[in-house]
Amino acid sequence: MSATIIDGKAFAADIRSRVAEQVAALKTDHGITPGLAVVLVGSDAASEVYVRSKGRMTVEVGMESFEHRLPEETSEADLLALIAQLNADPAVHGILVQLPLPGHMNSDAVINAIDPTKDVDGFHISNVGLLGTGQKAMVPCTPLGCLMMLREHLGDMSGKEAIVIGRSNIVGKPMAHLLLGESCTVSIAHSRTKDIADVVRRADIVVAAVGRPKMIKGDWIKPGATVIDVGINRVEAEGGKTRLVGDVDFDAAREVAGAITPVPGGVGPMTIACLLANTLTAACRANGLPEPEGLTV
Ligand SMILES: NC(=O)C1=CN([C@@H]2O[C@H](COP(=O)(O)OP(=O)(O)OC[C@H]3O[C@@H](n4cnc5c(N)ncnc54)[C@H](OP(=O)(O)O)[C@@H]3O)[C@@H](O)[C@H]2O)C=CC1
Ligand SMILES: Nc1nc(=O)c2c([nH]1)NC[C@@H]1CN(c3ccc(C(=O)N[C@@H](CCC(=O)O)C(=O)O)cc3)C=[N+]21
Ligand SMILES: [Mg+2]
Repeated sequence: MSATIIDGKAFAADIRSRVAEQVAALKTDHGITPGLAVVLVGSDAASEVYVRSKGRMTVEVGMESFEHRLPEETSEADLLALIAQLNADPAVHGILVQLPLPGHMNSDAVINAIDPTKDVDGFHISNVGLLGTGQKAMVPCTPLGCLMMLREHLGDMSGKEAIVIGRSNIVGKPMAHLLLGESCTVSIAHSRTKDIADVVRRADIVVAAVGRPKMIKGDWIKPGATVIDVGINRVEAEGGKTRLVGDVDFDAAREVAGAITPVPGGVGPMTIACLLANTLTAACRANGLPEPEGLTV
């Protein structure tokens, strides 16, 4: 039996159209246009692609997009000065500083300089603390998108065994918190995990966020499990071209899983849709308005 393919691209388009509707209502009813500032330091080719598509989709849903491209050699002090300016700008409701930052910067210091109410990535320590204690937070976009797909596909997840592979601050750890919030029994695997195949074989829910092409093999997947593939890996393809593959061996896993997200067209588009949803939420909160429904956890 072949798995259901979870169509992140279509789901994301649906979220963006709901965001667009509510943005239009904010404008007509309150004269507010949500604004998202994206800061890119240096010129990483992959980051350029994401920043361009974020900017395009921000405008498509009726929000204002502010892009700040700074040279690689920008000092941390200059970046902090830009963040202070964006924090103080009432037209900016969301701030995203594209990671990774150049090596000479202290990423923690930079992220923690963002006004937590404008931290649409949910990376500021106060948002991490709120999420970790089950309080209302700005939830990181990639884990939020994964959770939305899981809820849509599975409904109630309580008591299910979930494995998150990867423990980064931007994906693995917040994903594990969200799954705990759904009352899953959560394990987190990482590079020091012994016998990872064995741990994965017990799981009803597998979230792979490793950054290693096709590392998760088909015969590691429990029959019927739901597999969310966060990995974005660019690999060589025929004719000197490149293509994107996930962390899961998709062709093998789809023969065993109950449902699986593809790469591309799975988690990636959901991440951007959730970024726009978070920006709308931030704009509502900043103006003391009720939060949009169905777009937060
Ligand atoms: N679709 C989307 O929207 C997004 C996709 N991504 C993609 O998701 C992937 C993960 O991103 P990110 O979390 O930032 O990555 P990081 O590199 O920050 O973290 C990778 C994690 O995987 C673990 N790991 C590495 N090798 C192994 C291994 N052989 N076995 C088990 N665990 C291993 C690491 O363990 P340890 O901690 O021990 O080093 C680490 O915890 C990447 O492909 C990235 O491009 C990221 C963000 C958004
Ligand atoms: N502060 C910060 N926040 C982030 O959320 C953040 C970041 N830094 N740094 C980099 C990672 C990566 N990331 C992706 C977003 C969308 C796609 C995406 O839309 N992917 C498409 C394909 C895009 C393509 O073709 O290259 C897909 O999977 O279908 C991928 C990856 C966000 N990240
Ligand atoms: Mg990382």
